[in-house]
Amino acid sequence: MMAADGALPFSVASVMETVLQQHDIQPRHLDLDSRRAEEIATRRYEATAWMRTMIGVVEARDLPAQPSEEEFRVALKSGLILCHVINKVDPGSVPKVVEGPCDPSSVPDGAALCIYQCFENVRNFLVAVEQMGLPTFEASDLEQGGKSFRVVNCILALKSYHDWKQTGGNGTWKFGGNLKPIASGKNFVRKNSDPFKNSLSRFISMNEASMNGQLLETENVEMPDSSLNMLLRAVLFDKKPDEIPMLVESVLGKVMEEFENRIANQFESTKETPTGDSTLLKHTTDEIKVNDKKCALVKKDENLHKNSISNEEKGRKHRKYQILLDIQERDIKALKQTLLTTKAGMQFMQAKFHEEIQNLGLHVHGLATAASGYHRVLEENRKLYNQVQDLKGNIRVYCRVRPGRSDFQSVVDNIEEGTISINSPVKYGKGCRSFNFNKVFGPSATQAEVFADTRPLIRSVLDGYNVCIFAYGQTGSGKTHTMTGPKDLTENSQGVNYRALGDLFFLAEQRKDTFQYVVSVQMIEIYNEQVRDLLATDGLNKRYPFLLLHIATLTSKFEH
Ligand SMILES: Nc1ncnc2c1ncn2[C@@H]1O[C@H](COP(=O)(O)OP(=O)(O)OP(=O)(O)O)[C@@H](O)[C@H]1O
Repeated sequence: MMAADGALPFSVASVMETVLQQHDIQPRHLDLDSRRAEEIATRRYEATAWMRTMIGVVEARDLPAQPSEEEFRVALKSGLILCHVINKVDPGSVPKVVEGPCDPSSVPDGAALCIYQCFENVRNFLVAVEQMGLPTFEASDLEQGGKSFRVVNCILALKSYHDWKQTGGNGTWKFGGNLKPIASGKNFVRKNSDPFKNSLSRFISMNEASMNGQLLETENVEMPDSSLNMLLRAVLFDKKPDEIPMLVESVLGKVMEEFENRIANQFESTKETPTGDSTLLKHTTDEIKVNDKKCALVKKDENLHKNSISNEEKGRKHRKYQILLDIQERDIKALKQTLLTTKAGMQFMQAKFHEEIQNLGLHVHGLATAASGYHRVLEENRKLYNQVQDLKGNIRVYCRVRPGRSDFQSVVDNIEEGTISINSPVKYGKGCRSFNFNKVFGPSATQAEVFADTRPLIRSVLDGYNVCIFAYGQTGSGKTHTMTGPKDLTENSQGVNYRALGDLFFLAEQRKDTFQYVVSVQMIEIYNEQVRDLLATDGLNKRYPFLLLHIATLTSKFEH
């Protein structure tokens, strides 16, 4: 049968028992509970015997040859026996065994045991066991109510390891490699079990020599193969000889069917693994767990390494950001200080500017007042000036006597301020006649003296008055000489026209900030009742009417 090869995680007996239960075939005269207890005790005695052999009865004095479960637990609770045993199997596995003064046998329930001793020794033992790849147990399993069968399993696994070493230790010893794991079928699922940790004990079985069976659970004990004969005998005990063949055939058929179901379930549960072939069934869950733990430790180390690198990186970034933050805070403080200084400066400048604006306003107001006064005075002056000109007469007539020729006798008898006396020729009756003018200039009068009485009228032109100055006299009397000057013109010989225009532009320049004048000049000649433009360069425009008229706001006409 397949179960016989030991590679399956369940035994023939367990299948048998399941079939009997399902079909309500109860073996008679068989006390399963007592049988199970007997099996547990047998295994405990086996583990105890082996430990006593390993360390000697003296050192194992606290451990009776056939201890009860309680005696077994109390004897091992200090961890001393366990540590000594494992050091015998593999010297140095527990480098330091805490030898306590406590005597567990003298203290009920081990209450007086040194907690430190218990903790250290048991922990060190479990670490060493785990490193060997053996099934472990919980420290609490050594407490009252703990699962001591797991302790037994662990010790028997250690015994198996020791036996393997004793036989030469060929190859690599793997826990479970020569064991029969327990099926994970319905009957073996532990209530409230830890799917990872407790699965160790679920699949643990003892070596073939010591156990020839499977792990015993307190809640659901699997039948060992050694009990198969007992089971069959119990079933067939009260059967008649002619019933036995049919019953055996029926039971075997059911067993085969159950067997196939369990194999199918097992295959289903393992085929999800990458190498889900039948060879995987030979690996125990303990092995997988150890590997998983190692992988977990490696990953943990990698994560720790990554975390440490990440923390260093974070630290560097944090310091960098802190430095930048400090710099920015300093800059912000400096900017705030600058802002305050600038603000204060701006306020000072604003106050100063406001003050200066006020002063300037006062000055402007003063200037405006002064200008207003100046203009009022100027206007008054202008009015008074022109009133004087009016009082002098709107029409003024001056007389100028040309120097006489040496070959002619002058008719001028006498010249006074405004009167000239002329000797009348004989043909008009001898006598002397006087003529009155605004002023009479004698033959020695200069051009400047003649212009002096005319100059005030030039200013009146710029004040808006119309002024006309013209010369009248017979041919050769000196009109051109008086108005323009001689042919060889000098500054002193300039006549009224030049001097009047000179004064006109001089006064306009003086008043340019106040007034803007536009000056145009037109010079015409009226001769033999013909009007001619003397400034025209084109002969066609010389005669009146002119094609081009010059418009002037202020006009001064000079004619002779
Ligand atoms: N006051 C003066 N002093 C010296 N020379 C003068 C004076 N007045 C006139 N003359 C001279 O007398 C001459 C005639 O004068 P002018 O040409 O000015 O007269 P006129 O009145 O303009 O003559 P016409 O009407 O023919 O043009 C000129 O040679 C001029 O230089």
